[in-house]
Amino acid sequence: MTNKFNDKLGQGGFGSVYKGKLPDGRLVAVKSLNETKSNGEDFMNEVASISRTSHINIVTLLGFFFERSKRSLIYEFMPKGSLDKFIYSQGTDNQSRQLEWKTLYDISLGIARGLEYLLQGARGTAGYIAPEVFFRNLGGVSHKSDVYSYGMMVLEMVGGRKNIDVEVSQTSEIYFPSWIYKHIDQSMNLNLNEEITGEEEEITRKLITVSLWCIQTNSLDRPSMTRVIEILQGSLQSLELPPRPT
Ligand SMILES: Nc1ncnc2c1ncn2[C@@H]1O[C@H](COP(=O)(O)OP(=O)(O)OP(=O)(O)O)[C@@H](O)[C@H]1O
Repeated sequence: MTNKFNDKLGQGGFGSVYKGKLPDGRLVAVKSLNETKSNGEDFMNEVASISRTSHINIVTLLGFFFERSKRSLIYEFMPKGSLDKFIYSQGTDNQSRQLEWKTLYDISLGIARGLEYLLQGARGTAGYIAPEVFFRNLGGVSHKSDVYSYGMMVLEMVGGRKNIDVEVSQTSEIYFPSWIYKHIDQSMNLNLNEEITGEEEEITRKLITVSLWCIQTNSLDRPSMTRVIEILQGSLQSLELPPRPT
């Protein structure tokens, strides 16, 4: 099914991902998980909970494989691969962004919806999760840190560069949020060396505002994903630029 694991798509924190084909011809991504000593119970619980999710913005789990220490998750195949291929400008000679502002906005909104769905679902089944797991994963910690990660990702999409980018000339520009603050004016316009339309300007302002709120140091200042979606879809009037990160 995976062509003897010859077609590697990538490597994640939990294992390697290979391209495969189901007997009916459908392409899949098989995530072969690193071996662990844990019994299969955690794995099966994880599979059961992921398989209950169904959302347009979340990759669908099609199946799993489990035999002693060998565990794999089988997902629908995403032919375009992962987002990072598209949001970073490669090298110094290619500074133009690969995606239109409207596309970046649609992606940001889609990810926000998927994340909101996951966080709500997690809350909904909290009664079935052991308290220690619940508090470790959701009780303040992961929830608002997911919002933070989301904000960082959107900022990177806006700037077309990684937070820690060794190519930048000055070290003061290494912390990306500072870079953003340097490149926006009073009315939240992003001063990039590119011509943008009025509609695109509105999009950049929303993306910047949302992401800067999401990365507030105090997690209580960060919005919920539901609020993020409201801001992205709402009018600009109510937007307020958050305090500068320290
Ligand atoms: N469903 C998929 N379709 C196509 N390619 C995929 C799919 N899932 C993963 N990949 C590829 O495999 C790589 C690793 O994916 P994986 O989900 O393991 O890691 P990650 O999301 O980068 O990190 P983490 O381990 O923290 O989840 C991705 O960057 C992507 O290139």
